[in-house]
Amino acid sequence: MAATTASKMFKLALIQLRVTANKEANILRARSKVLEAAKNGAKVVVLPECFNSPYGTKHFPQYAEPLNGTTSSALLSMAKDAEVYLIGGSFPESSSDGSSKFYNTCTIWSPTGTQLGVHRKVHLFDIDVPGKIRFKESEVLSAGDQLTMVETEFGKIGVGICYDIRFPEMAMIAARKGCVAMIYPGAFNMTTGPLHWELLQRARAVDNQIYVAACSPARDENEAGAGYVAYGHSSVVDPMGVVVGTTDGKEDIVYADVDLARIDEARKSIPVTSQRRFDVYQDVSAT
Ligand SMILES: NC(=O)CCC(=O)C(=O)O
Repeated sequence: MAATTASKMFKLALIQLRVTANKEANILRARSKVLEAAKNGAKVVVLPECFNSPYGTKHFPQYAEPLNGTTSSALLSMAKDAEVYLIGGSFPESSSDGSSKFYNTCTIWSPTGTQLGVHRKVHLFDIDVPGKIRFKESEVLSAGDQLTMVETEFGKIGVGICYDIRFPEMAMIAARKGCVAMIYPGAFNMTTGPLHWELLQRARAVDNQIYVAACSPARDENEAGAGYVAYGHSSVVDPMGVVVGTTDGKEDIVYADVDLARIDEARKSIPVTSQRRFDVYQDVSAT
Protein backbone atom coordinates (compact mmCIF):
# COMPACT_ATOMS: atom_id res chain seq x y z
CA MET A 1 0.00 0.00 0.00
CA ALA A 2 1.45 3.39 -0.96
CA ALA A 3 2.58 5.57 1.94
CA THR A 4 0.31 8.42 2.91
CA THR A 5 1.46 11.93 3.68
CA ALA A 6 0.02 11.86 7.18
CA SER A 7 0.01 14.56 9.85
CA LYS A 8 -2.31 16.93 8.04
CA MET A 9 -5.75 17.76 9.29
CA PHE A 10 -8.66 19.34 7.51
CA LYS A 11 -12.34 19.91 8.05
CA LEU A 12 -14.67 17.99 5.75
CA ALA A 13 -18.27 19.09 5.22
CA LEU A 14 -21.10 17.04 3.73
CA ILE A 15 -24.02 19.11 2.50
CA GLN A 16 -27.17 17.05 3.04
CA LEU A 17 -29.19 19.24 0.70
CA ARG A 18 -32.94 19.49 0.37
CA VAL A 19 -33.41 18.83 -3.34
CA THR A 20 -36.56 19.99 -5.13
CA ALA A 21 -37.87 19.80 -8.67
CA ASN A 22 -36.50 23.29 -9.38
CA LYS A 23 -33.00 22.93 -10.81
CA GLU A 24 -32.03 26.58 -10.54
CA ALA A 25 -33.21 26.78 -6.93
CA ASN A 26 -31.28 23.59 -6.09
CA ILE A 27 -28.08 25.05 -7.49
CA LEU A 28 -28.54 28.33 -5.63
CA ARG A 29 -29.28 26.52 -2.39
CA ALA A 30 -26.22 24.32 -2.86
CA ARG A 31 -24.13 27.43 -3.40
CA SER A 32 -25.31 29.07 -0.18
CA LYS A 33 -24.59 25.85 1.79
CA VAL A 34 -21.11 25.48 0.29
CA LEU A 35 -20.31 29.08 1.25
CA GLU A 36 -21.70 28.45 4.75
CA ALA A 37 -19.53 25.35 5.16
CA ALA A 38 -16.46 27.27 4.03
CA LYS A 39 -17.24 30.05 6.50
CA ASN A 40 -17.31 27.37 9.20
CA GLY A 41 -13.81 26.24 8.27
CA ALA A 42 -14.42 23.37 5.83
CA LYS A 43 -11.65 22.83 3.29
CA VAL A 44 -13.25 19.93 1.43
CA VAL A 45 -16.98 20.13 0.74
CA VAL A 46 -19.23 17.42 -0.71
CA LEU A 47 -22.64 17.69 -2.36
CA PRO A 48 -25.05 14.75 -2.74
CA GLU A 49 -25.86 12.53 -5.71
CA CYS A 50 -28.28 14.31 -8.08
CA PHE A 51 -27.98 17.54 -6.13
CA ASN A 52 -29.68 19.61 -8.83
CA SER A 53 -32.57 17.31 -9.75
CA PRO A 54 -34.91 14.71 -8.28
CA TYR A 55 -33.40 11.21 -8.42
CA GLY A 56 -35.20 8.89 -10.82
CA THR A 57 -34.98 7.43 -14.30
CA LYS A 58 -37.89 9.55 -15.53
CA HIS A 59 -36.10 12.69 -14.37
CA PHE A 60 -32.62 12.05 -15.79
CA PRO A 61 -33.27 12.99 -19.46
CA GLN A 62 -35.35 15.99 -18.45
CA TYR A 63 -32.65 17.46 -16.21
CA ALA A 64 -29.60 16.30 -18.15
CA GLU A 65 -27.06 18.76 -19.47
CA PRO A 66 -23.59 18.55 -21.00
CA LEU A 67 -20.49 18.28 -18.87
CA ASN A 68 -19.54 21.88 -19.54
CA GLY A 69 -23.05 23.25 -18.99
CA THR A 70 -24.55 25.61 -16.43
CA THR A 71 -24.26 23.17 -13.51
CA SER A 72 -20.53 22.77 -14.03
CA SER A 73 -19.98 26.50 -14.28
CA ALA A 74 -22.01 27.00 -11.09
CA LEU A 75 -19.87 24.38 -9.33
CA LEU A 76 -16.68 26.01 -10.56
CA SER A 77 -17.82 29.36 -9.10
CA MET A 78 -18.88 27.74 -5.81
CA ALA A 79 -15.45 26.13 -5.36
CA LYS A 80 -13.62 29.31 -6.30
CA ASP A 81 -15.73 31.70 -4.26
CA ALA A 82 -15.67 29.42 -1.21
CA GLU A 83 -11.99 28.52 -1.78
CA VAL A 84 -12.62 24.85 -1.11
CA TYR A 85 -12.09 21.53 -2.80
CA LEU A 86 -15.57 20.68 -4.01
CA ILE A 87 -16.76 17.15 -4.69
CA GLY A 88 -19.72 18.39 -6.70
CA GLY A 89 -22.30 15.70 -5.95
CA SER A 90 -23.64 14.42 -9.22
CA PHE A 91 -25.97 15.52 -11.99
CA PRO A 92 -27.48 13.76 -15.01
CA GLU A 93 -25.03 14.39 -17.84
CA SER A 94 -26.00 14.27 -21.52
CA SER A 95 -23.09 13.16 -23.66
CA SER A 96 -21.78 15.71 -26.10
CA ASP A 97 -20.55 13.15 -28.65
CA GLY A 98 -23.92 12.88 -30.40
CA SER A 99 -24.57 9.42 -28.92
CA SER A 100 -27.64 10.48 -26.89
CA LYS A 101 -26.25 8.72 -23.83
CA PHE A 102 -26.79 9.89 -20.27
CA TYR A 103 -24.45 9.46 -17.32
CA ASN A 104 -24.64 10.05 -13.57
CA THR A 105 -21.65 12.34 -13.22
CA CYS A 106 -19.62 13.93 -10.44
CA THR A 107 -17.22 16.78 -11.13
CA ILE A 108 -14.45 17.67 -8.70
CA TRP A 109 -13.05 21.18 -8.34
CA SER A 110 -10.03 22.83 -6.72
CA PRO A 111 -10.22 25.97 -4.55
CA THR A 112 -9.12 28.01 -7.58
CA GLY A 113 -11.85 26.57 -9.77
CA THR A 114 -9.77 24.05 -11.73
CA GLN A 115 -11.59 20.87 -12.67
CA LEU A 116 -9.60 18.09 -11.00
CA GLY A 117 -11.65 15.14 -12.16
CA VAL A 118 -14.87 13.76 -13.59
CA HIS A 119 -16.41 10.55 -12.26
CA ARG A 120 -19.18 8.85 -14.23
CA LYS A 121 -20.93 6.31 -12.00
CA VAL A 122 -19.30 2.99 -12.84
CA HIS A 123 -21.81 0.58 -11.28
CA LEU A 124 -25.37 1.41 -12.24
CA PHE A 125 -28.04 0.99 -9.56
CA ASP A 126 -30.09 -1.93 -10.88
CA ILE A 127 -31.81 -3.79 -8.06
CA ASP A 128 -35.08 -5.59 -7.39
CA VAL A 129 -35.95 -6.29 -3.77
CA PRO A 130 -39.40 -7.93 -4.08
CA GLY A 131 -42.19 -5.89 -2.54
CA LYS A 132 -39.77 -3.13 -1.52
CA ILE A 133 -37.85 -1.45 -4.28
CA ARG A 134 -37.12 -1.99 -7.95
CA PHE A 135 -34.82 0.49 -9.63
CA LYS A 136 -33.00 0.24 -12.92
CA GLU A 137 -30.67 3.10 -13.71
CA SER A 138 -29.52 1.21 -16.79
CA GLU A 139 -32.91 1.80 -18.43
CA VAL A 140 -31.69 5.34 -19.05
CA LEU A 141 -28.08 5.73 -17.99
CA SER A 142 -24.82 4.43 -19.38
CA ALA A 143 -22.03 3.42 -17.03
CA GLY A 144 -18.69 5.17 -16.70
CA ASP A 145 -15.59 3.11 -17.32
CA GLN A 146 -12.91 4.74 -15.17
CA LEU A 147 -11.90 4.96 -11.55
CA THR A 148 -11.41 8.48 -10.25
CA MET A 149 -8.72 9.74 -7.88
CA VAL A 150 -7.81 13.39 -7.51
CA GLU A 151 -4.78 15.08 -5.99
CA THR A 152 -5.39 17.64 -3.26
CA GLU A 153 -3.04 19.42 -0.85
CA PHE A 154 -4.33 16.97 1.79
CA GLY A 155 -3.53 13.86 -0.19
CA LYS A 156 -5.18 11.83 -2.91
CA ILE A 157 -8.95 11.34 -2.70
CA GLY A 158 -10.95 8.63 -4.49
CA VAL A 159 -14.48 9.34 -5.67
CA GLY A 160 -17.37 6.96 -6.35
CA ILE A 161 -21.11 7.51 -6.65
CA CYS A 162 -23.60 5.72 -4.37
CA TYR A 163 -24.00 2.12 -5.63
CA ASP A 164 -20.25 2.18 -6.42
CA ILE A 165 -19.69 1.78 -2.65
CA ARG A 166 -20.99 -1.82 -2.84
CA PHE A 167 -18.01 -2.83 -4.94
CA PRO A 168 -15.05 -3.14 -2.58
CA GLU A 169 -12.53 -3.37 -5.38
CA MET A 170 -12.92 0.31 -6.17
CA ALA A 171 -12.02 1.53 -2.68
CA MET A 172 -9.33 -1.13 -2.37
CA ILE A 173 -7.61 -0.02 -5.54
CA ALA A 174 -7.87 3.64 -4.52
CA ALA A 175 -6.37 2.96 -1.07
CA ARG A 176 -3.55 0.88 -2.52
CA LYS A 177 -2.81 3.67 -4.95
CA GLY A 178 -2.37 6.03 -2.00
CA CYS A 179 -5.81 7.60 -1.48
CA VAL A 180 -6.44 8.81 2.05
CA ALA A 181 -10.22 8.87 1.63
CA MET A 182 -13.05 7.58 -0.52
CA ILE A 183 -15.91 10.01 -0.94
CA TYR A 184 -19.28 8.95 -2.29
CA PRO A 185 -22.09 11.33 -3.17
CA GLY A 186 -25.03 8.95 -2.74
CA ALA A 187 -28.76 8.55 -2.32
CA PHE A 188 -29.67 5.29 -0.62
CA ASN A 189 -33.37 4.70 -0.01
CA MET A 190 -35.64 3.73 2.87
CA THR A 191 -35.18 -0.02 2.23
CA THR A 192 -31.44 -0.41 1.74
CA GLY A 193 -30.43 2.70 3.69
CA PRO A 194 -31.21 1.40 7.19
CA LEU A 195 -29.71 -1.98 6.25
CA HIS A 196 -26.51 -1.12 4.47
CA TRP A 197 -25.63 2.61 4.24
CA GLU A 198 -23.50 2.87 7.39
CA LEU A 199 -22.36 -0.76 7.24
CA LEU A 200 -20.87 -0.28 3.77
CA GLN A 201 -19.08 2.93 4.75
CA ARG A 202 -17.60 1.32 7.83
CA ALA A 203 -16.63 -1.77 5.87
CA ARG A 204 -14.83 0.21 3.17
CA ALA A 205 -13.07 2.25 5.88
CA VAL A 206 -11.94 -0.77 7.92
CA ASP A 207 -10.99 -2.85 4.86
CA ASN A 208 -8.69 -0.14 3.64
CA GLN A 209 -7.84 1.87 6.77
CA ILE A 210 -8.84 5.13 5.13
CA TYR A 211 -11.51 7.76 5.72
CA VAL A 212 -14.86 7.15 4.01
CA ALA A 213 -17.64 9.70 3.59
CA ALA A 214 -21.03 9.49 1.91
CA CYS A 215 -23.27 12.49 1.26
CA SER A 216 -27.01 12.10 0.65
CA PRO A 217 -29.81 14.48 -0.26
CA ALA A 218 -32.13 15.25 2.67
CA ARG A 219 -35.12 12.95 3.05
CA ASP A 220 -38.28 14.46 1.65
CA GLU A 221 -41.34 12.21 1.66
CA ASN A 222 -43.55 14.99 0.28
CA GLU A 223 -41.58 16.25 -2.66
CA ALA A 224 -44.07 16.18 -5.54
CA GLY A 225 -43.05 13.84 -8.35
CA ALA A 226 -39.79 12.81 -6.76
CA GLY A 227 -40.91 9.20 -6.26
CA TYR A 228 -37.70 8.20 -4.49
CA VAL A 229 -37.18 8.91 -0.82
CA ALA A 230 -33.54 9.32 0.13
CA TYR A 231 -32.40 7.87 3.46
CA GLY A 232 -30.20 10.82 4.42
CA HIS A 233 -27.75 10.03 7.25
CA SER A 234 -24.73 11.54 5.49
CA SER A 235 -21.71 10.33 7.43
CA VAL A 236 -17.96 10.31 7.82
CA VAL A 237 -16.11 7.22 9.07
CA ASP A 238 -12.49 7.15 10.25
CA PRO A 239 -9.84 4.51 9.38
CA MET A 240 -10.75 2.42 12.46
CA GLY A 241 -14.38 2.30 11.39
CA VAL A 242 -15.63 4.88 13.89
CA VAL A 243 -18.44 7.15 12.69
CA VAL A 244 -17.02 10.62 13.37
CA GLY A 245 -19.83 12.65 11.85
CA THR A 246 -23.42 11.87 10.95
CA THR A 247 -26.97 13.19 10.96
CA ASP A 248 -30.57 12.04 10.52
CA GLY A 249 -32.84 12.59 7.52
CA LYS A 250 -33.32 16.34 7.49
CA GLU A 251 -31.34 19.02 5.68
CA ASP A 252 -28.05 19.56 7.48
CA ILE A 253 -24.32 20.03 7.10
CA VAL A 254 -22.20 17.27 8.64
CA TYR A 255 -18.72 18.39 9.69
CA ALA A 256 -15.81 16.13 10.60
CA ASP A 257 -12.15 16.77 11.35
CA VAL A 258 -10.15 14.48 9.14
CA ASP A 259 -6.81 13.66 10.80
CA LEU A 260 -4.56 11.86 8.35
CA ALA A 261 -2.31 10.65 11.18
CA ARG A 262 -5.13 8.26 12.08
CA ILE A 263 -4.47 6.34 8.88
CA ASP A 264 -0.91 5.51 9.89
CA GLU A 265 -2.03 4.80 13.46
CA ALA A 266 -4.60 2.30 12.23
CA ARG A 267 -2.11 0.66 9.88
CA LYS A 268 0.53 0.41 12.61
CA SER A 269 -1.78 -1.09 15.20
CA ILE A 270 -3.52 -3.55 12.86
CA PRO A 271 -0.94 -4.10 10.10
CA VAL A 272 -3.09 -5.85 7.50
CA THR A 273 -1.55 -3.67 4.79
CA SER A 274 1.79 -5.46 5.22
CA GLN A 275 0.31 -8.89 5.94
CA ARG A 276 -1.45 -9.48 2.64
CA ARG A 277 -0.77 -12.78 0.88
CA PHE A 278 -0.44 -11.94 -2.78
CA ASP A 279 1.23 -15.33 -3.15
CA VAL A 280 -2.18 -16.87 -2.27
CA TYR A 281 -4.58 -14.44 -4.02
CA GLN A 282 -4.31 -11.60 -6.50
CA ASP A 283 -3.82 -7.92 -5.80
CA VAL A 284 -6.74 -6.19 -7.52
CA SER A 285 -4.77 -2.96 -7.69
CA ALA A 286 -1.94 -4.56 -9.67
CA THR A 287 -3.51 -3.94 -13.09
N1 LIG B 1 -28.43 5.88 -6.05
C1 LIG B 1 -27.97 4.69 -5.79
O1 LIG B 1 -27.04 4.20 -6.39
C2 LIG B 1 -28.68 3.97 -4.69
C3 LIG B 1 -27.91 2.81 -4.14
C4 LIG B 1 -28.65 2.09 -3.10
O2 LIG B 1 -29.66 2.54 -2.58
C5 LIG B 1 -28.15 0.78 -2.69
O3 LIG B 1 -28.83 0.13 -1.90
O4 LIG B 1 -27.08 0.37 -3.14
